[in-house]
Amino acid sequence: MSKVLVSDPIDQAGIDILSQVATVDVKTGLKPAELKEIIGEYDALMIRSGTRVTQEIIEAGTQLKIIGRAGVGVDNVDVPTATRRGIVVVNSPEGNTIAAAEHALAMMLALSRHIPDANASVKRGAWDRNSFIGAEVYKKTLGIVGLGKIGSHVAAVAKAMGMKLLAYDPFISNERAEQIGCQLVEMDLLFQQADYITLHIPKTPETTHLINAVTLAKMKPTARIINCARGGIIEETALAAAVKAGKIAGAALDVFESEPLGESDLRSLGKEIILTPHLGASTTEAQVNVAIDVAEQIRDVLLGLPARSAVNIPGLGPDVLEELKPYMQLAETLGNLVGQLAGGRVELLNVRLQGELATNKSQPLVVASLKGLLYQALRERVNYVNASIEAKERGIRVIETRDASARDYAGSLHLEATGSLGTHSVTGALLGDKEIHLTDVDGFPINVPPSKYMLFTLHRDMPGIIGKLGSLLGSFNVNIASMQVGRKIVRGDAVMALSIDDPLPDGILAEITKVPGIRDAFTVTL
Ligand SMILES: NC(=O)c1ccc[n+]([C@@H]2O[C@H](COP(=O)([O-])OP(=O)(O)OC[C@H]3O[C@@H](n4cnc5c(N)ncnc54)[C@H](O)[C@@H]3O)[C@@H](O)[C@H]2O)c1
Ligand SMILES: O=C(O)CC[C@@H](O)C(=O)O
Repeated sequence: MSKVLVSDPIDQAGIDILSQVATVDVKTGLKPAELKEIIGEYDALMIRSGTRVTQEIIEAGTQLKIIGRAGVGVDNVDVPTATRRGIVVVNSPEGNTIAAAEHALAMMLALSRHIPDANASVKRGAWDRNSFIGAEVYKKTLGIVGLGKIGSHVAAVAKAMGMKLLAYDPFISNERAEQIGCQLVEMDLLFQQADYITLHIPKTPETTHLINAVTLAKMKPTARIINCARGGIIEETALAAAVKAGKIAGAALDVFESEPLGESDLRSLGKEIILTPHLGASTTEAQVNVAIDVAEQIRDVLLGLPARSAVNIPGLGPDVLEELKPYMQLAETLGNLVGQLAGGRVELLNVRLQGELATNKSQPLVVASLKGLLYQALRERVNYVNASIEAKERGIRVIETRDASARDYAGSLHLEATGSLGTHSVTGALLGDKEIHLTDVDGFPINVPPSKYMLFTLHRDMPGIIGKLGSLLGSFNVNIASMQVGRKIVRGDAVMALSIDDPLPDGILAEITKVPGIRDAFTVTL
């Protein structure tokens, strides 16, 4: 019989499901060394946010087939290592949505009415009504950063409370926002106008320290911030300083840069700050939902069936997967690239499978293209299983065409993304030893392997332009690894693709577009 280790507190409903197919050991509060010592005996590991499943733990788990995260965020699991070792990682993307949304709303009201401090004062024996004059949320403006599952539910409830709703989410269409009753605005405007700001975004390199001294300075002195998303989106020392100096009115935090929260300036502040110990998902209902959702998936995988919310392994047979693997990588890379060129809110993705890719077996390449397209929005939470659903929920239409007549390459993939900022296209193929090459950008033929950091320009093909761009990049200490120009006619329009060694420092794109002849410039990270 299989063996499952449950290393965080999980609802009994989940344990009952696991017990149908496995021997279940519940051992919570293990130290990393203790977990490492015993993990080798187990076929499955079920966790919440309390267990860190590091590379060391995964490598010691020589029998592991699946890691189940009873919750949404898999940031406490080393997913790439698990994937490399063929271990399925599953989560419960929706089981605690309502719980987290209600916690954010509860925090907003508690902050407005000073409930925690008023409660503590009465319990101390006081009857002080003057110190706890609150503010109403009715007719106030709520700025929602991240209009996904949790943000949308917060919006629905806040609307019913009579709040005006602004939202910032570069990956959601205006139509979707309107359906939810929100006005999509740029982030700065949201910061300037909101009375309450609530964060419902993943922690990514773009969102880390999104709330910092600079963004805090844009807010009203009466603004209050709620973070029930992820620690680290707010720079805590800057927040504590802003609240202390009266630059904003307060904040309610459920998540922290380091958990459990250690020494922190936040602890010394008064009723303007409310702190809870990562309780967003801690309702009986959510814990039953996530425990059942994840336990069922562990049971299925141990029985040899596919998992419905795998974050790393698509539900395809291993032989098909092996054959398609390099093309899936091509599709993901192109999807990620065209998404960044299109600049956020994509409404239509045209996928053209050409040459030997124009077969029915290639359907997963469309999914892989969407996974790449949504990567900037969802990071590791978009996977082969949920990419199509996530795209549909964001109002992205997909048109798929197959063209068996081989063009310049035996098989190539062409993606064209249309969004609020215009249309961009990329084509790619596998060359030589199945190496990915970009063969076309915006209709201009090129032939370059993609690199981690790239810069593309749309410019007029004229003497001196390459030199000017090279000098400009040099003056910002940007090292060019390779460069290629694609043009259709001499001295007409052209595209330049540059691989650079490091990310482009802030502010350079604007300088690049000032170079005479350069019409547009885009930087991407792949
Ligand atoms: N406190 C808790 O216990 C708890 C419980 C559940 C979820 N969470 C966290 O809440 C957050 C939201 O979860 P969800 O289920 O709603 O996720 P979701 O994927 O449904 O929504 C996230 C939204 O953020 C948007 N987004 C991505 N990058 C952005 C950016 N740079 N700027 C603005 N928007 C951006 C995406 O387009 C998406 O619409 C996650 O961080 C999740 O881990 C916390
Ligand atoms: O397990 C928890 O309680 C936290 C869950 C939450 O942060 C999540 O990402 O689902």
